[in-house]
Amino acid sequence: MEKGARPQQLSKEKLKKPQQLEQSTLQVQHCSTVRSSVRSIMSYRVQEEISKVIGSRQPMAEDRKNLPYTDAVTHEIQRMANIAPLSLPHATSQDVTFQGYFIKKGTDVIVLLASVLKDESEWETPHSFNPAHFLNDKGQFVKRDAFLPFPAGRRACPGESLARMELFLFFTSLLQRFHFSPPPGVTEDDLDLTPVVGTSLFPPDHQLCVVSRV
Ligand code: HEM
Repeated sequence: MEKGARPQQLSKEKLKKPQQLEQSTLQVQHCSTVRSSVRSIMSYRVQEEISKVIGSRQPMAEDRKNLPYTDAVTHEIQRMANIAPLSLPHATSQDVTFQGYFIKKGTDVIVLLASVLKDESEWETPHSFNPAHFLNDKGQFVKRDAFLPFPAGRRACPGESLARMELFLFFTSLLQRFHFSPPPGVTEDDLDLTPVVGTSLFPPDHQLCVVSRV
């Protein structure tokens, strides 16, 4: 594109091609039947809670305390699918002995965050998705010490509050307006969501059905 040129804008006609509408209507009919797995039931519960507490207005940061199940699900998503598997590199400022290992002053140390997020001595079902990790028996949200996707201490992530609020607002806004399910003929177990490993973890390309609820 030439310097200063504006990106081409999609006209309303292009967005509403009859052919595209027909295809999406067809998808809706197929998609709306795929709603029986455990994860679908969890997303129903989130949607039920959002409908009860927020209704159709825009979700706000203050809503989080009134949506314990939704809050627990967003935490569990971050526990199971944390995007930052490692901390940034740090160096020991003095000689340290940690769990029987001697680490000399000035040694580079990188913390494996995934180890604490799936620690078998900390979580009831460390390797499976379970929002109950963050709920007490009254259904209230509970914090967990081993939930450390943003590490701790002096060099912890300073963006934590912003990131957590954004995750909450995006997640509630999306589930308020849409149903998500695998494409027709594919079950959730068929979807390969094994993370692609880079400096961050992200899901491989895959197809989803997204159906409007409104
Ligand atoms: C889901 C979102 C995020 C996750 C999982 C995350 C995670 C992390 C992790 C694991 C570290 C390394 C901490 C360490 O080495 O001890 C870090 C550092 C950092 N993060 Fe985030 N982060 C997120 C979002 C953000 C946002 C939104 C901002 C800024 C607006 C931000 C700014 C930073 C900065 C500046 C550091 C370096 C801190 C330092 O070295 O003192 N992060 N983050």
